[in-house]
Amino acid sequence: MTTIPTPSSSAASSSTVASFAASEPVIEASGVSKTFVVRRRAGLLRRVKAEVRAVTDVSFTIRRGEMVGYIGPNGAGKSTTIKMLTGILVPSAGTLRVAGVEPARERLALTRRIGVVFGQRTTLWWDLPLRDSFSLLRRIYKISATRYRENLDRLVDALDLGSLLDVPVRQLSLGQRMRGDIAAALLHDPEVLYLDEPTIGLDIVSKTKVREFLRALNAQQGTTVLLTTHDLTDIEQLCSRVMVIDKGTLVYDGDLDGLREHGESERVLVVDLERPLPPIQVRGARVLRVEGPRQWLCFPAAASAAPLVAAIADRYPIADLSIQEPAIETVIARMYAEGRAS
Ligand SMILES: Nc1ncnc2c1ncn2[C@@H]1O[C@H](COP(=O)(O)OP(=O)(O)OP(=O)(O)O)[C@@H](O)[C@H]1O
Repeated sequence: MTTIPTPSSSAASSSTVASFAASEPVIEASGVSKTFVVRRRAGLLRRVKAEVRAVTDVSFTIRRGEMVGYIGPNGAGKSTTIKMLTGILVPSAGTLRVAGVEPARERLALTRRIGVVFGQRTTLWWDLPLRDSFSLLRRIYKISATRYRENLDRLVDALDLGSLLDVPVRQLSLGQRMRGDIAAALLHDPEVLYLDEPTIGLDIVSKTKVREFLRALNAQQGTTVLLTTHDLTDIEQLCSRVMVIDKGTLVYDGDLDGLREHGESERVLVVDLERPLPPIQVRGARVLRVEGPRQWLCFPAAASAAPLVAAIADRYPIADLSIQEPAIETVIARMYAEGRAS
């Protein structure tokens, strides 16, 4: 597996988060595996036992205040990992610690320290107004009256829920329900927030609101966030660190720039010449397109642009230059397609 900058140094690229990121590990996974035993049909009546290795030997450390994206193709093992981190599933091998406790063993103690949001289903009571769902959660989590009032006011304000508090959950739109679910997960001030596809199905305005809220939560409260998503804009806008899991194995852990290099993608150098000229010929790059005096050259993402620019400037009359980074979607799609492991 690639180990690019340490988690805390990558998180430090966001200045607000940096003050929290220097602190202690809050999620620790060491050699964690999960194998499911399933019964498969073998002929008309016969069923045989088979093993599904959902997660294999996964290790990582997440420090307090980090916001980490956990991505991978369908069936890669993301939900299984999150379920082990919440204590719903017991690992087949390895050890896990979250906020100082072992999730599967001390599930109740852990519940008070973590918040969980599943984009695909609500944890709210379908027939109750939001206000009543929140108040039930207050009793479940034994939140003191003062703390509850403070947190509710803050969350209602930040998530724009004021006009929705008396609406039954079943009448809320997907975006409104998601904001309600996020508030519900945070009423008890959890140290760690797991978000499983928090922006799935939301329109662009709702996605933006959710992302802005999460960014502020992480920066102001120092809440540690682990986020799984198929929407890479979530990752680009929120996470300074990304972990990629494929076929149950962690194949990358580092920052987004490193991921681009790991994906061996290419960057594009856009050169504006002083006048139209034949395609530029230079070592380490090839011309993709020529349009009047503008030429597009691609070169490996991992390579430095400086020698390339110097070589071109030496032989061609340059008016302007810019570099286009590869779209992260392209990099990830390539990694998934190639099953690129360490
Ligand atoms: N309870 C279960 N019993 C048997 N196999 C399971 C069970 N839960 C998950 N799996 C299998 O484990 C593997 C990992 O599944 P998991 O749900 O963790 O993937 P995922 O990365 O969350 O996928 P998605 O992006 O589609 O949600 C898959 O092959 C899945 O079929």
